[in-house]
Amino acid sequence: MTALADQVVELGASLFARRITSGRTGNISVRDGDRVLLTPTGVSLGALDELSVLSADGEHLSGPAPTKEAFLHLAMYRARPGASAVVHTHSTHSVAVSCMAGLDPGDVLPPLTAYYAMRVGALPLVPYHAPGDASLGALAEEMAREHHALLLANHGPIAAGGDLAAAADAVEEIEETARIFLLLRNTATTPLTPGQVAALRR
Ligand SMILES: O=C(O)[C@@H](O)C(=O)COP(=O)(O)O
Ligand SMILES: [Zn+2]
Repeated sequence: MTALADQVVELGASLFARRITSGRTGNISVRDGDRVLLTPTGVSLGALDELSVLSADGEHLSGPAPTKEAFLHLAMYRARPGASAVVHTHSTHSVAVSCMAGLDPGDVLPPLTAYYAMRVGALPLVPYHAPGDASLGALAEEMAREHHALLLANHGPIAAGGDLAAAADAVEEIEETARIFLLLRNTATTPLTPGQVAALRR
């Protein structure tokens, strides 16, 4: 395996060991020149050995069958030419939030901390589609043009980043903030103000 593939295997093992995704949920991809390496479908992120290789337009070049969300990863790359990696997980608190009624679909979590505002920013909710439903591709691509991280309704987060660590950081930060948000549900909170958020982006 290449060094890049080794990094995917290492990241999968780390996410799985820390229960950021469990069972056979979640998927990871990384750009490798004009190809994309993806985790195979139906394989635990904690037990990766071989990766699937697709062309940028989705042709299966080698390896096992790719994740059923390959179309979603490719949509994120089309929308964000600067992105080199995409991570999707079923992190518990993020999934819980993705199932809640009454969310602001344009931004489901308040900016409770500076780190969240810097790593994630606005997190829009993508309307429910069954896993692997390729009809979500066009909408996800449109939403990803404005946002590097999305929350799939009744499903989980997906984030693109400049490298594997950045994409994973975004998903992990969504999970931590979702957890804090749920811990504080019956408590009055003071999220950062729009001015405080804007100052972090300068
Ligand atoms: O929720 C699903 O089924 C997929 O989004 C997923 O997380 C795991 O599917 P594969 O990547 O096809 O194993
Ligand atoms: Zn999933």
